Amino acid sequence: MASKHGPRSKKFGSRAANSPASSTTSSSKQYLETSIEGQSSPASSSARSKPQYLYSESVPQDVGRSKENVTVTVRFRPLSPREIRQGEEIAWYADGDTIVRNEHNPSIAYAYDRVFGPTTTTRHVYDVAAQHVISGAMEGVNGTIFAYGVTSSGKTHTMHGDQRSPGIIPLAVKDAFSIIQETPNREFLLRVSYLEIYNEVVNDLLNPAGQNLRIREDAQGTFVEGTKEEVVLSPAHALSLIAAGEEHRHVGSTNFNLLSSRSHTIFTLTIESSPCGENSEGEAVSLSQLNLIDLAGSESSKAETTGVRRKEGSYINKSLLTLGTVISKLTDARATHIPYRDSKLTRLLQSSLSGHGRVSLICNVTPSSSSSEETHNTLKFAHRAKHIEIQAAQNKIIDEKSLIKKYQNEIRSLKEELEQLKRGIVTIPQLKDAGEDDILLLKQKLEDGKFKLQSRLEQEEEAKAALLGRIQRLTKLILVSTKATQSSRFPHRPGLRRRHSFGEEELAYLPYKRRDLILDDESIDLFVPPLEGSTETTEDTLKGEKKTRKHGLLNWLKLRVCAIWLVEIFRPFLRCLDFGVMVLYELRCLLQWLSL
Ligand SMILES: Nc1ncnc2c1ncn2[C@@H]1O[C@H](COP(=O)(O)OP(=O)(O)OP(=O)(O)O)[C@@H](O)[C@H]1O
Repeated sequence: MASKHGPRSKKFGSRAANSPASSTTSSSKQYLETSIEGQSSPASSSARSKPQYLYSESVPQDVGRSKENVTVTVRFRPLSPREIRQGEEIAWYADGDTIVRNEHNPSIAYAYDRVFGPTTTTRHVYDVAAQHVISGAMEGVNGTIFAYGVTSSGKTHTMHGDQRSPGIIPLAVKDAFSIIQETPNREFLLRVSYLEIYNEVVNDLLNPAGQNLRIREDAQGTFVEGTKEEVVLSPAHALSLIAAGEEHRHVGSTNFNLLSSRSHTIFTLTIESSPCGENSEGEAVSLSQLNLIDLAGSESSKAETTGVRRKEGSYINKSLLTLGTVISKLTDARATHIPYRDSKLTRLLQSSLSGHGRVSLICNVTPSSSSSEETHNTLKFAHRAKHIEIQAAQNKIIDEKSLIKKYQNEIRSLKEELEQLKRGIVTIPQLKDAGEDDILLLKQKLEDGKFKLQSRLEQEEEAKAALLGRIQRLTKLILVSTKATQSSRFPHRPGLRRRHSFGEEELAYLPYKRRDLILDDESIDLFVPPLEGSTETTEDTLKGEKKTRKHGLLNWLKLRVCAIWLVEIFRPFLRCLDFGVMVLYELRCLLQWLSL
């Protein structure tokens, strides 16, 4: 529990904004890094040394073009039981809502769009760092969210989460369906795919046969050939596919994480939408892709891995290094070549990073002193990423890539063909100035033609019935709101919270408690924030958890054993008691007899 952490616990939450730098959150302020020992404030450090500007909150914007920067946030996880047991100190902490500061050298500070302290819930992270990307994707703007950080820093906790704290992926899926429900004037078609990049090989997590897939390129960008895509009908349906895909993901035990992700995963939600109603024919269809990426964690030399783990680690580090290089080059105006092709990861992220769509980078860090250097590297990476400029534009497509359009076109062309057939059968040409033989010949030809057309019509009718059956089945895949049509196209949607509430069926597809740090000890309590979305306190939650544990068979057996031990211990006393009662009874009988 938090109180167990003693004096350290005050640093677990975001610090109150009372330090010199924290009061300088105006948009024109710049933060700087100096590593001079003994300096107490950025102001003094800048006076004595040449400042190296790290991040300006007022990055000059190109006013004419609607350029947005990548949203960069930093999320701290709490110290793990192992870190607490080893007596590790806090090396980095959240100073207010936007600054990360070094405990030992307060002049080292970085500013981001938002910094989340260790007690921040994933739902809050979602609302700040992800919701705008999901709502953009539902309106036709491509979106990419990725969790970056060293091994065991909390990436999978952030992206996938568990039943206690659903991650960004389940929250996004849930939100997408809620947005459909709240947009009655459009119809949607959602498809999902789930890929992993393991040792520089792309595998399909929704199709175990889809191994070592090729990355191809077309006018729209890079894509993976032969990926299985599933049309999804509900949040539970999508979550069940993710859960099935997770079964195939490469995970393994490392020194730092019992269940460490050994691959990068890319969950893609493809969203098509078109206006509903009679006048919608010919209207453009919006097509967008939402990529939710859980990166494998980089490993330091401290990892001491061998064999398979070392090989995996070197692939992971190499691809993350390439990602870092690509990001550096993207932010360097002089760079002429961006090495996207140096890794599968950067190749797949090429269109997201090169300026199309919204991007949110969530950098996960641990506050612990033993990972101080790795955390610093993550912070520098995050800082560089902030300078990438992107241009988020709505995608209007492109018939052949749209399933909705394909179905609509199929119906239209079928109807036209049928009309033509009908006209061919009933129309008899007017013959003027023709001889009797000619008329007989033409009549014969017409009869033949009519017969042929008749049989063709029958075939067409059969084909049409089959096609209509297919269209009816496909129509069911098109998602529409059950609400009455609203006037505005994408109205403001109140009640954000409501979207996050998960039903029993949906929760069943999330892991109960995803993973535990290696060597976690039950006797040492990790600070656990209360169940997200509930009003319970931590103590209530822990009590509830203890109560749940009591229901286990093991606990029942333990109770039985205790009861038996107690009976055995007290048996001699019970015998004495029994003897005493007997003596008393005999005495009472004797007294009664004497009184008679
Ligand atoms: N914000 C948090 N609050 C509470 N516990 C957390 C938080 N973030 C991470 N953890 C816990 O820390 C451990 C490691 O987290 P996680 O597995 O998500 O790390 P990771 O970065 O995905 O690691 P890897 O790269 O090795 O897969 C888990 O036990 C997880 O439950």
